[in-house]
Amino acid sequence: MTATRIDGKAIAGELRAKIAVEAEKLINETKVVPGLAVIIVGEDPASQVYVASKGRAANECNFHSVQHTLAVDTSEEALLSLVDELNNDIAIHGILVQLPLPDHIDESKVLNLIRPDKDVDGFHPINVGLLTAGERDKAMVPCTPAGSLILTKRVLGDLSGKTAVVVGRSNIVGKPMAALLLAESCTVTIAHSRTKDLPAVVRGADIVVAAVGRPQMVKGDWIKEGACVIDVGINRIPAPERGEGKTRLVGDVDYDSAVERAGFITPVPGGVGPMTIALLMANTLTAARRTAGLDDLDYASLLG
Ligand SMILES: Nc1nc(=O)c2c([nH]1)NC[C@@H]1CN(c3ccc(C(=O)N[C@@H](CCC(=O)O)C(=O)O)cc3)C=[N+]21
Repeated sequence: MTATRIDGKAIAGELRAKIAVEAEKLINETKVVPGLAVIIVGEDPASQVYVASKGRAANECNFHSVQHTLAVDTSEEALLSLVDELNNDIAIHGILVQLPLPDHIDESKVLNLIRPDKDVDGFHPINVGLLTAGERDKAMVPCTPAGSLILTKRVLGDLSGKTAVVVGRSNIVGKPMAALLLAESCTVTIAHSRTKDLPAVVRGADIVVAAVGRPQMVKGDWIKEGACVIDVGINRIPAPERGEGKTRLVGDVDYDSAVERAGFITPVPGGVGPMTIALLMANTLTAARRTAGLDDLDYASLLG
């Protein structure tokens, strides 16, 4: 079988267009303009690329968008005081502190200071708690898992009773992804570096989410015929075939072999990555709507 490719880039584009319309309506009806603040510490080129695309998406969605670029030697105290200022800024509904932070800054101290209702990454312990306690509707849900779930439901529909294996146990992807799949009534396994016979575990899955950060680690012969494969990995590897010193992006899944077994598969690039950015816009709109006392939108059904 050859898998159907899930076009995350196109679906993310549709979603941003719907969000732009909804933002316009919100602005006209309530005068609330969704505001997103992105903080980046240091000048890592890869981070700069992501932050720039977040800013572009925010503009396209009719949001108010600000970026704070701080020097790499910025003190923890200065970063905390900027977060505090943004917490109290009524024009800002969403705050994102780009990770990773430099070693001299305590990441959890910074993330825990962000007001939970402005925490569009969904990393604050209050939001983690709401999601795992089954109160997803009150939480801010992390963008990459939320985007991955939309892609999965779009191709499979109802997920109830399906077996899902999440490879990777990070706080930003693996754990919240597992919580979302559980809330959809999947039978969920979280696999990780100590899992015994990982290929056998993955072979049992109707849904495979690969989020380990190891290029092309999940092989085609691990995939059950017809499974839905969601590749969260973004790895830059050398590509000498493109010329001296060139690189290319690959996922955590060995696409060429997996595409021969899966029913559906996300490519890298053009799969989960663009959905992450679209869901950041969705979370910012949600945060703004909540301040106006409005109900949350269902972004999956907004896509139709
Ligand atoms: N607080 C925080 N929140 C984040 O959400 C966050 C973060 N820190 N730190 C860095 C990672 C990485 N990340 C990506 C988002 C989109 C693409 C994306 O759109 N990728 C394109 C390709 C981009 C390229 O060519 O490099 C794609 O997959 O098609 C990639 C990576 C968000 N992150």
